[in-house]
Amino acid sequence: MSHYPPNPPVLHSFPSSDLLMSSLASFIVKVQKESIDKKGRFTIAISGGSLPKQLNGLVGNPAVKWDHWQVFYADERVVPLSDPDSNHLLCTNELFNKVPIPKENIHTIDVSHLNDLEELSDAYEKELIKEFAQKDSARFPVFDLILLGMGPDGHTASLFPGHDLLADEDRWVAYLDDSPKPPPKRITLTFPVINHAARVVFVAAGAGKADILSKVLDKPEEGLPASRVRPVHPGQLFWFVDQAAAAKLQIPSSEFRL
Ligand SMILES: O=C1O[C@H](COP(=O)(O)O)[C@@H](O)[C@H](O)[C@H]1O
Repeated sequence: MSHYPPNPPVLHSFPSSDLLMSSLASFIVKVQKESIDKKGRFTIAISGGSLPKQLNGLVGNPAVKWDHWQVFYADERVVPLSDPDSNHLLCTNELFNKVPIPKENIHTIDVSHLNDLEELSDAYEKELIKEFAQKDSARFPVFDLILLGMGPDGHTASLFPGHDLLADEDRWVAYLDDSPKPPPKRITLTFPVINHAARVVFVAAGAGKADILSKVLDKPEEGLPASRVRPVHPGQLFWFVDQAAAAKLQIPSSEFRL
């Protein structure tokens, strides 16, 4: 356990969602390069919802070394991978179908083999152990980067306000069958995993995120799930937001520069 307090979040606000998208792509490429130079691979967890669309700046980008990426999901809805609710399907349509990433580098949560929630989350934990435990021997996996979205209620991944899973301190992967946002059955990375990442990036765009963003950042004491993302030292939390989402914020922001 780290003895240092978490670093304060770094907020990057952009005048337009296009600038947000291109700066996010530059940031990801920079982190990818550092990770590959250091360890020969880049481990990333991606969310569903509005996030995959924001990754468009990676498409056709020659600096992205797709064969070095190991992609996991921050959360997944327990539906077939071909179901419109599947986060994997969304990421595939928005990104993976458009880039040369090897299929075996995308670690799906596939309900066609198992549909018992506990078995499914155990199987995903084993998939993470294969990638991380033998290589990094850490108590929790240390992702190079976790990309998160935030729902209008302040949930992130499939960690919802007031849910028992917010208190989970041991597991790497958890499941729920009572998600307030459909579909009800979901698998999610837990807070300890999210908070052990080297970097976590939240992306929030559009006026629809303005109220909840100001609650999450200006009133962290309310303990909304998105406010509980505070990577342990030396991990760093970043927010990439557009002006519309940032409209009601009190804390200062800076524009991202490489
Ligand atoms: O249900 C989910 O919602 C969150 C937030 O989605 P957004 O559309 O409001 O950005 C998403 O990050 C998560 O992966 C997804 O399963």
